[in-house]
Amino acid sequence: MTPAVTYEHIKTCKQTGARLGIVHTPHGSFETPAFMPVGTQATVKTMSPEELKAMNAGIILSNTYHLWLRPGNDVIKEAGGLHKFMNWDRPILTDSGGFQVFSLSEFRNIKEEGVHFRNHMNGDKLFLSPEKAMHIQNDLGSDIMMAFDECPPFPATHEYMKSSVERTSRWAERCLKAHQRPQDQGLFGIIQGGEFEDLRKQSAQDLVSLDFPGYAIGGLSVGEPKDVMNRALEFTTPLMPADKPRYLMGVGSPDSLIDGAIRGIDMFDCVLPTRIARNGTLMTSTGRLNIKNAAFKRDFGPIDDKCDCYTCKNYSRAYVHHLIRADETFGIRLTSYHNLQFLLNLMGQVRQAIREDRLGDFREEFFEAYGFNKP
Ligand SMILES: CNc1nc2cc3c(=O)[nH]c(N)nc3c(CC[C@H]3O[C@@H](OC)[C@H](OC)[C@@H]3OC)c2[nH]1
Ligand SMILES: [Zn+2]
Repeated sequence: MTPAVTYEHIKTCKQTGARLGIVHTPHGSFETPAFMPVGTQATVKTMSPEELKAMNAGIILSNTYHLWLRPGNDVIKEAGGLHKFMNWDRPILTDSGGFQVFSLSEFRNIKEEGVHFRNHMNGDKLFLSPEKAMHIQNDLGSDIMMAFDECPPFPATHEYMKSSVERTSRWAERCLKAHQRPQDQGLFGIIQGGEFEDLRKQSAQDLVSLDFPGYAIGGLSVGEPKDVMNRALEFTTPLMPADKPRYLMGVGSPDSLIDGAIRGIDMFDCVLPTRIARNGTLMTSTGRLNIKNAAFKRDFGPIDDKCDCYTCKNYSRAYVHHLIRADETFGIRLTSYHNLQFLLNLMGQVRQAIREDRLGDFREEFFEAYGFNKP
């Protein structure tokens, strides 16, 4: 039986380890390397599905933990699933909720059967397990589901990380057993192990032997230095099957996207673009700027003269400056639109650089212009 989610390798960049590919899912295909906008509560904040399509978003994310608590996976199932509920007919990936349990809630207690914790909104006692996380994602009907895992904090001792990796591998097997609809929904295993090469290897071997249709690298972008992340990628991606998608969870700054692609990553997600947009911080081809800055009060040029997005084509820095200062909702729509388009455009440039076998050169040009090379 053909798995619900498959990877088509197009080519590998001759100058770096980056690869160009296509991920095929029941709701369509998307090119990789891909940035995936995050829509935690069944919406990419302030953006409509039509606007997301206009900016060429191939796939979006939503979150098991949040949708389980509100409005409830039963409500979304009754609505006909998440695609119908949020009027998005392209691919959707849902996280398993493992991360949110560890990052959002107090009083969590990790046991073999699952995690006991409190609802971060009202303090109610809750329990999430591999079986429960699979049941919720089956109700949501996402095209790509994530296994229920523990994302340990950084730093963690080797001893703690080893026991966590072994439990996450046992949980991964339970997720596979609990999967109701493998022909309709792909399930990705999440490789853990932190900064420890031996544990990353153990986690990868455990999960690859379970033959998931795709794999994520978890446990990163949790406060570790960039060089720790890059080193972990260098010894983890070679352990992952070349014929399946590789997803680096929670990574989205422009430099990390480029450096992750160079190390063989195909899929990225991050709340950064919409989160920083809400306080007026914008990513541009010459680095970040905060539009609230007084310098922009009378600046009637576009946010970024190299950007072709709706915001840059129709509005000035002065206008967006005014809206954000006046706390006008349209202002964060314009800043969110631009930041999402910026990262989606960046991944388009990365894919083109791979086609031309020059992603290393592109990295230098982008880093120089954006100011990443500044000491
Ligand atoms: C920011 N750094 C970061 N490192 C992460 C590591 C892990 C991990 O090891 N395991 C799991 N299961 N999830 C992780 C996640 C959460 C991503 C989700 O969290 C939500 O964004 C915050 C979003 O939900 C729509 C996204 O969906 C995939 C991470 N995020
Ligand atoms: Zn723009």
